[in-house]
Amino acid sequence: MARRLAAGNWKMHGLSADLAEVEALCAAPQPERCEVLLCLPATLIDRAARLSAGRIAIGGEDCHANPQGAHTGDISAAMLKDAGASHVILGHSERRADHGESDALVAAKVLAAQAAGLVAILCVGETLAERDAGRTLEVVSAQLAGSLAQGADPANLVVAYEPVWAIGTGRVPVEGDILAVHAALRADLSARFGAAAADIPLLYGGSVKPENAAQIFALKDVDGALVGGASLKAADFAQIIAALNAA
Ligand SMILES: O=C[C@H](O)COP(=O)(O)O
Repeated sequence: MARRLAAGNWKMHGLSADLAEVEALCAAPQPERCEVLLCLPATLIDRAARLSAGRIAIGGEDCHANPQGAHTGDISAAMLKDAGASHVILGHSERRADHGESDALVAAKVLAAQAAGLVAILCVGETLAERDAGRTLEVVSAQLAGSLAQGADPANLVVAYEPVWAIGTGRVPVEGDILAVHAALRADLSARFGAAAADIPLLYGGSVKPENAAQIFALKDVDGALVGGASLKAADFAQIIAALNAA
């Protein structure tokens, strides 16, 4: 069975003062049945990792596909690792949309992250138009296949299903839709990785809040969440962590 993971994604939020939220989360009693991760802007990773001292995991939000080089403004997986990150989000729909990231680029980033010793959190998810056209499973399966190159390591992989239309909108798919997508992802991963697929955590992301977390975590093949807005405040995120721990 896959380990459970409550992952926060601060996106482009967070100044030094907001490290107080990391501190608060670290000071709270840690859950026994799930792992806690905060993926933060690169500027906060080193300080957050020192503050955490291993009580929670700290991650990055993206990395370059190359190990180093002339890529002004980019950050490598090794740099994230060096700063104290253990995970990195890759292929988030906001990266795919804002920066035109293709599946092939995301696949290269997954390999780069894993080569540097990071766990890659690979995001997939359909747009509203794709959903309305009944193409959700086709789109998500194609993204997954295209974003995993030969050599991708299932032991250092997390997959997050994030319907684009549910991100930051307060809209959440009905339970049957989440179940269907997670079952399809698990089947695709099994076809690719065999028995090792059972241990790959499958996260749901998109408007997860303290109010709906328990309902989502009760679903089969939902091993946790990738949480945006509700991870910014320790008090909110702690409620989501508690719901996962109790699921
Ligand atoms: O990575 C997190 C997702 O984009 C979800 O964001 P949200 O919880 O603010 O909807």
